[in-house]
Parts: sequence; structure tokens; C-alpha cells
Amino acid sequence: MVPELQKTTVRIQQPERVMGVIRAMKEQGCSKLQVISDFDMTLSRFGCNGRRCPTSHNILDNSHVISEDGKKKLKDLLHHYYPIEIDPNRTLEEKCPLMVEWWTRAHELLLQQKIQKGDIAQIVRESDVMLRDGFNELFDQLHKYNIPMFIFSAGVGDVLEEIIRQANVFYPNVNVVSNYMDFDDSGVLKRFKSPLIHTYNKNNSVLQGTAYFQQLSTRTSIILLGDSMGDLTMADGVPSVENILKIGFLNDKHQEMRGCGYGTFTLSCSQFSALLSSLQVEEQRGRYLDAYDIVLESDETLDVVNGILRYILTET
Ligand SMILES: Nc1ccn([C@@H]2O[C@H](COP(=O)(O)O)[C@@H](O)[C@H]2O)c(=O)n1
Repeated sequence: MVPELQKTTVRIQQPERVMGVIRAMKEQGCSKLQVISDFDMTLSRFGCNGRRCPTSHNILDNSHVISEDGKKKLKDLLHHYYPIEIDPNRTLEEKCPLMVEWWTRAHELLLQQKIQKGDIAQIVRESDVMLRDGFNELFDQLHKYNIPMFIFSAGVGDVLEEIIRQANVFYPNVNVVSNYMDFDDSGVLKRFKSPLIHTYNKNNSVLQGTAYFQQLSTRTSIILLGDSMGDLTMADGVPSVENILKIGFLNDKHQEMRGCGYGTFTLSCSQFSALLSSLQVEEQRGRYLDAYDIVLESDETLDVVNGILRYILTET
């Protein structure tokens, strides 16, 4: 049915259910379908040739427009808050205020750097960001069949839009909700627009009455793409969901223990051993398998998503 599901990177806890959902999506047809996706490390690559690829925030943090002092402070924030973001032993109630604190402090540091709107394109061009292999097919197919693609990101909207623009896939069926910059009349960053979106509030609470989803109320089949537990609530605002297929990228089964390297970022020894003892590889895989219908382990491609779409969209 979908040969890509035989890839060694694919893990499925309930194969019958998954096949049933994919079959139902095909029966419903492309007029009922929409895709809801995270951006950083889901549409963009996690790594390439053993090196971590940057998130949209990291692209700014590491760019030539940030002073050395600014870079150090942004990296210190990453060192402090990233282990909290991924800590399986903390509750959402504990994490949420700390995530707001991280994003707020990072955005304040970025504001001090007087970033120019006109710099964004060059910053993206000079970065190591890469979209996952197969991105062209994904965006082209969705465009061709006029299937809405909703990108819901806790990253930086201006940066991620520029990434997909430079990749020539920012089609009219693509809609983005993210953290957007606000520039003054001379094009200098003056603030970030609200609401602030962080890893754990990607849900109705920031979608302002979910006007976008209301327009799409007939799109009752959803393919959801994510890479974290926070991405699982991205479709919560969709009324009357009939079929939903959640595909999760478990980017690297050691990702949360192996230095969590954004560039040169490494955890301190105590943070590292705390994570090692608390987050075993199997436990991590188990959590993803419980949460996502299909888990893609260390797979830098969109092959499986494209294979499923090809099956759904092909007339038989
Ligand atoms: N200052 C920051 C804040 C966040 N991040 C990372 O960006 C990721 C964006 O979240 P998505 O769920 O939309 O992918 C998030 O996982 C943070 O680790 C950052 O790098 N710098």
C-alpha cells in the first residue's frame, strides 16, 4: 500500500489502525485533507553529516548581526532552558512558565541587537539550515492538489518564511502561525508580536478563536507532523476531525543525551548525567510510540509522508 512504511526507520505501535486511517483518508479524498506541521526539526533537518542543523532561533543567534556578548548570553539561555524543555520528569505546569521566560529573555536579547528587516534574507542564506530531503515533493504535491498546509511553529516566523521562500516552496496554500518580528519605520526590530508561542502552548490558546481552522471545517482528515510532545496539540482547534494521523520524528534516539549540540552547545557534566539517568533510550522511544501513530527514528527525509500522500492522492 505504502512501500515507504517498510523503511527501517519506521516504528508503528498499531499498524492495523494506521492502515485503517490511511485507507479512510484515501476514501475521503484530497478535498477533505489538510496537513498541520511543526517547522524546526520537523520540516527542517535535525542534522547533516554528524552536525546539528540550526532552529530558526539558532539561525539568528549564530548570525553576523549578533554581537559576541549577545551570542554568549543567548547560548547561556539555551544551556539553561533546553534541558528543562526536554526533561520528561517535569510537568507541563512546571515547564510552561519557564518556556515563557526563555522565549521572553531571548527575544529581549535579540531586540538589543537592532536587527534589520533587510538582513533576514542574508542571515538565512548564510546559515546551515536545510529542509528535509523530499521537501520539494511534499510542498509541490500539496500545492498541486490545493491541500492546505498549516505550519505552526514556536520558532521565528520571519526566518522560517524566508527559508521556505528561498527554497521556492512558499505557495499560497501554505499558512504560518509563529512568533513574528515587528519592525519600526526604518526597518529595525522593535518587538515581537504577541501571542508568544513556545513549545508547550501550540494549541487553541494562541490561535485566536481558531478562525483559520473554522474556514477549513470541511477538511476533516489531518496529517499532523511534529517532533516533540508539544506538537501533539497542534490540531486541537480543528472542528469535527474524522481521521488524524500523527507522524513524529524521533530525530536521533540519543539526541537528548548526546550533548544536545546546537553548534558548539554541550550540556554540563551534571546536566548530562542527570539526563542520562532519567531518560533512557527505550523510554524515549516508548513515549513517542504512545503519542504518535508513526514514529520516524533518525530519518532526515520526508519519504514516509510523501509515500502516504502519494497513496492517498493517486486515483485507483
Ligand atoms: N531562544 C530559543 C527558543 C527556542 N528554541 C528552540 O526552538 C524550537 C522551536 O519549537 P518548535 O516546537 O516549533 O520546533 C524549540 O524546540 C526550542 O528548543 C531555540 O533554539 N532558541
